[in-house]
Amino acid sequence: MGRFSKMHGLGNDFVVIDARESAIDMTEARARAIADRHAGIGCDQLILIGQSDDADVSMQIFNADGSEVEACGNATRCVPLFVGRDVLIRTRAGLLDAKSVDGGASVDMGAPRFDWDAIPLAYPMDTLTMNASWEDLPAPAAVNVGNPHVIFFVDDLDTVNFDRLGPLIEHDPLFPQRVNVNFAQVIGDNHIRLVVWERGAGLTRACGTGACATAVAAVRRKLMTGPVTVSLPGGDLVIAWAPGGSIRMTGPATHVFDGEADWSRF
Ligand SMILES: N[C@@H](CCC[C@H](N)C(=O)O)C(=O)O
Repeated sequence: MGRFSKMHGLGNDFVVIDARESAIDMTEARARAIADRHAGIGCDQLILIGQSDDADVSMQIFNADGSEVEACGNATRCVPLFVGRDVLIRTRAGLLDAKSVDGGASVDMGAPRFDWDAIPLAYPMDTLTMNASWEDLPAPAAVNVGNPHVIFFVDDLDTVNFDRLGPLIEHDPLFPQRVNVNFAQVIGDNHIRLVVWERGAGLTRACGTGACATAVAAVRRKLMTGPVTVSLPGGDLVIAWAPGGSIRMTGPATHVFDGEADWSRF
């Protein structure tokens, strides 16, 4: 039997497993089975906390479809709560410094990348105003914040068909590693409303890296200067970034319950 914690950041929910003492052999199929909301435990992402040579802990991230990915902003805020103290976390996207704040955490998410091959895109293109279009969406921006994001600034979010456009764009050959699809509307000074179709998970109530990428794109496009409040279906995040610097993300983290499961059944 193995123990796990159910946690979430703004309703983006996680099964978090402590693999520091006893390692668990996580495969794509096993991660997908655990994440299954009908036949498994259910989550948007499965998080494995392990030992690290150069940080307090390591964090591995698996999407609900079983794919292992580089970054997850909302899960990163849950790690200090899970471990019980401020932590330096080794991820595939680099070292992340996560500190507890009242009700959540504040994380240095590192510096964003904008080169076409760092997103990555399939061929060279300006990533601030991309030469690409899908139906009547405006030209998007692309930002890599450890994982790949494309951002559409639309006039009215309520007119967007997320369920149709999200998977269409996620799987477009322009994005060889697929992509997280962000639909954003500027609703005030330094204030954005955001809905994210996540790569490997679909529509979620919140995406921390999506909020980071969108705030960065808004500052790059000179739509605002920040700090930016990003209002997602699950609640608000505050993202601070200035050109040349790293991104600071601050927001809630919640522990829901602890459980036990027999991993050999998955
Ligand atoms: N929910 C996460 C992002 C999880 C990974 C993403 N779906 C990807 O495939 O890159 C967040 O809060 O950032």
